[in-house]
Amino acid sequence: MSFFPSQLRISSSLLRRRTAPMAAAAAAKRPFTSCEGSRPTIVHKRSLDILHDPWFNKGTAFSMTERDRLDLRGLLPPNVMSSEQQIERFMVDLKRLQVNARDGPSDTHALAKWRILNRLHDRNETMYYQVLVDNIEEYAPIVYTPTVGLVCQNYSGLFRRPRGMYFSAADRGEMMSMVYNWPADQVDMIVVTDGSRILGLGDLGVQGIGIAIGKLDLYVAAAGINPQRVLPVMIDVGTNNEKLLKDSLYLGLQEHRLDGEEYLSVIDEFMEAVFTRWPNVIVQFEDFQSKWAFKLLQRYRHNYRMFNDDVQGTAGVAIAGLLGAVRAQGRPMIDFPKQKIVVAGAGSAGIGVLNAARKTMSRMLGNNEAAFESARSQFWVVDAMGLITENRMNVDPDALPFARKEKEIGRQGLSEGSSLAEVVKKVKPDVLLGLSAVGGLFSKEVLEALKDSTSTRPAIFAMSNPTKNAECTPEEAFSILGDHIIFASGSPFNDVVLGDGGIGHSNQGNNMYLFPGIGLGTLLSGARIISDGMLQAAAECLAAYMKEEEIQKGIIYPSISSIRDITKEVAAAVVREAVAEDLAEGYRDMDARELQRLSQEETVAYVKNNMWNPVYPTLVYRNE
Ligand SMILES: NC(=O)c1ccc[n+]([C@@H]2O[C@H](COP(=O)([O-])OP(=O)(O)OC[C@H]3O[C@@H](n4cnc5c(N)ncnc54)[C@H](O)[C@@H]3O)[C@@H](O)[C@H]2O)c1
Ligand SMILES: O=C(O)C[C@H](O)C(=O)O
Ligand SMILES: [Mg+2]
Repeated sequence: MSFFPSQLRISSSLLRRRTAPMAAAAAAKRPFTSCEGSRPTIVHKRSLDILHDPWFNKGTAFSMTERDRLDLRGLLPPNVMSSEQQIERFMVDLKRLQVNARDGPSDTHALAKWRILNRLHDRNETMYYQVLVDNIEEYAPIVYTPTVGLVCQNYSGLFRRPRGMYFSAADRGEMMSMVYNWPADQVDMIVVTDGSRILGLGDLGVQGIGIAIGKLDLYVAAAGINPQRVLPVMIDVGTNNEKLLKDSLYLGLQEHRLDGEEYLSVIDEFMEAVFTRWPNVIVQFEDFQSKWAFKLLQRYRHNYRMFNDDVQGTAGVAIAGLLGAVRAQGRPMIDFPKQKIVVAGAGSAGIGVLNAARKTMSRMLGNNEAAFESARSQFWVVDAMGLITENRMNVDPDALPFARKEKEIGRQGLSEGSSLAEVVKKVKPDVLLGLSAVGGLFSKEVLEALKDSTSTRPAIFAMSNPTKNAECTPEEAFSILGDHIIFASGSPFNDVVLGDGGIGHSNQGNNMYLFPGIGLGTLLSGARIISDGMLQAAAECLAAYMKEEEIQKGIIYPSISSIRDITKEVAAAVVREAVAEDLAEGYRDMDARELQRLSQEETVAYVKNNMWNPVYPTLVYRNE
């Protein structure tokens, strides 16, 4: 058996050439460096094949000329590192990981588990996704929220095999060509981030690619998107994270973030490049800071198949949970417009939820201007500067529709900038919902104030991620407010054992319940855009999924272990809405007319039959 496995066999002449510089360097007693000046090594690979070949891969040490010669542009973070810097970074991260690996928010071995799973992912994708699908409840918190946040913070020492593409400000004018460096001729799903607001961890720059990878893991595990047809993307337009700007080992552009038209021109070029190469791709925008999240959504959603998960996915999950909370009070969902809702956080997620909740109430009240106006008065919005009212100077235009009128709140003893605790005390809300990224915001004072809620079963949605950013824990909520509440959080918490031995259910109110089904349903319907109706259909499907006895126990979201089933149902609901709105153009051999003829059951079967499963295909070699 040759020392070189057959696919790696290096010809004897090539081997001589590869070792010649080493021999010469040894003779000259200087360290061997494979630099540009020495005789090149001829390789018969390029692009990902060479990155995934441990014999030839140099990772971030590939020079820009090599990256252009070997079709590597965009497959690596933009900074070129020397081999010495690579070793230094590895050792720094190795030491850091030995400390941080014990930093797991609720699992001290979280990072170690992530690394073992990541190695499997790099070695054998089918096995990796079989492990994920079979153990999704146990490992979603590792490959996704909350551990993926820790991964992004420790990114540079963790990812061994580059996964995804990097489009940076330095690539302007090149994107239309470099997009062909990605080896897949078909890409169904792209998750793209610019790293500007990763979970509640803020600006993590190029390290934010970890969130795109984690989201796509769920697209494969929950929605059955073929792993060979997903693409994580990082748009590196710099970072405002001063620590990263000063870190000599940082892999991204060490410049402050682009802004204004320059920033938009980079995103525009990226969108044009990917949709030119893959006209049927769906692009999910993830963890863009709020100042751009809404603008980019409005800029692209009418011309491209795209959506913003933080704005629209979260809104759908929150609506489903809010409707569940109404049912848990023993009331019909049609009572939703009577709920008094206090929201802490008016960013991309908070405003997304508010807009969706107001529209849902308005539809229930008659779906006219008067109904829409009436629904507005059910919300009180608190941000970092307190209660938002019409007296706020320079109010964020996206929050303006929810600015309370002075005369309305004067009677309640509230005013511009009133604190969250004051608002809760005076409003006595049915629902307290947090999307603030501020851990512990629902303090003892705030939760005590909620005891005077006029609801028979107040609901607390501590939706911020990761775990340490949750506005409160279920233990705090149940211990202060008693057993008869509804609790949901963005990251997973264990259920709480109550005083009487009963169980206080800790629901996970996370957009993971919807984004996989939204993507899958859009793909299988062939809809050219993702409409509000399709998103509403997804939310209503999730809300209807819960059985009455579960709701009365305080369970308002499905078990994560049934995520594949709920995704199938959500996708079918999205397909049927796309057909109803005449947006569906069909998928592969299922054309729009046939889609229209499918019954509800047949649509679910159609979706199920198009979900990829992690089973080994039979391989046949062809030398083409
Ligand atoms: N559960 C989910 O599925 C889900 C989905 C999306 C976002 N999130 C989480 O929501 C959080 C916010 O995301 P975003 O994109 O809206 O962030 P953002 O930074 O754009 O918005 C944060 C908002 O919270 C407000 N805020 C800050 N401090 C506050 C305080 N002390 N009191 C009240 N409000 C305060 C800010 O003024 C801002 O309006 C993050 O932690 C994110 O991980 C969760
Ligand atoms: O990533 C998540 O877990 C949910 C959401 O997209 C977030 O930004 O927090
Ligand atoms: Mg997000």
